[in-house]
Amino acid sequence: MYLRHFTRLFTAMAGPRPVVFSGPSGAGKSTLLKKLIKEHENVFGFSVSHTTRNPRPGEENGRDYHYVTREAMQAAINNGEFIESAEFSGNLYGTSKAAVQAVQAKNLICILDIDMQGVKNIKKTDLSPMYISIQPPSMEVLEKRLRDRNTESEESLQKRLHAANVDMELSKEPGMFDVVIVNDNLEDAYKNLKQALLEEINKVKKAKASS
Ligand SMILES: Nc1ncnc2c1ncn2[C@@H]1O[C@H](COP(=O)(O)OP(=O)(O)OP(=O)(O)O)[C@@H](O)[C@H]1O
Ligand SMILES: Nc1nc2c(ncn2[C@@H]2O[C@H](COP(=O)(O)O)[C@@H](O)[C@H]2O)c(=O)[nH]1
Repeated sequence: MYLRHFTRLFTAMAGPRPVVFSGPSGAGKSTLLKKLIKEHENVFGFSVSHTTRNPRPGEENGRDYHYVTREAMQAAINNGEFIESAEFSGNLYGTSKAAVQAVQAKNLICILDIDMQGVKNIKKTDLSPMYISIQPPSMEVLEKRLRDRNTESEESLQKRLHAANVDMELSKEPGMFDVVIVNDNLEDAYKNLKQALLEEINKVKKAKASS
């Protein structure tokens, strides 16, 4: 009886089911997520990851990422503060337990934007999110988007394109993702994304309306 009570309590505290977004760098994850969160700010909350990469112009510490040194991040990982972490394009990235808890404490759908290694590692945890893959229409379009974004050195760009090839192959594995969205036309991709999340969005709105 105590165990059942505890399980219910924990489930209630955990809030709505989180959503994991993954897909090649440059596919358009951040673009789609920012639109989604802006339109539904009382429904979704972003899990702010840690990274050892430098902030890009316009990015803000604590909003886009927690920008940390490799030493500090490795120490926190060793201390068990992270749900998952990965080396990507020469930098460390990771989701802290605190980042997810901060969103869940507000009863919002927690959004994680993570690479494929992160997806595999989250699958080993009890987070049980919905998994959405955002894919580019082609490698050529992906490369153009990354180049036009003007955020990467040639070395970083090549690493990201290499990771994208691996990512696009792994995404085809049956069962890896619940939903795959090809981001060709932005408005169409956004419409498909909202459709995929409609049930979860309505659940949260209903719960908030009755509380
Ligand atoms: N449908 C689209 N059509 C044209 N350009 C797009 C589209 N979606 C996104 N972009 C542009 O492509 C670039 C990459 O998008 P974005 O930064 O959102 O990708 P990302 O998947 O979040 O990348 P990363 O994983 O590196 O953070 C941006 O400059 C963005 O404005
Ligand atoms: N495994 C994780 N991957 C993460 C996390 N936060 C971001 N990412 C992924 O890193 C790449 C590159 O991001 P960028 O901002 O430098 O372009 C991208 O694919 C993200 O999805 C994380 O906490 N864990």
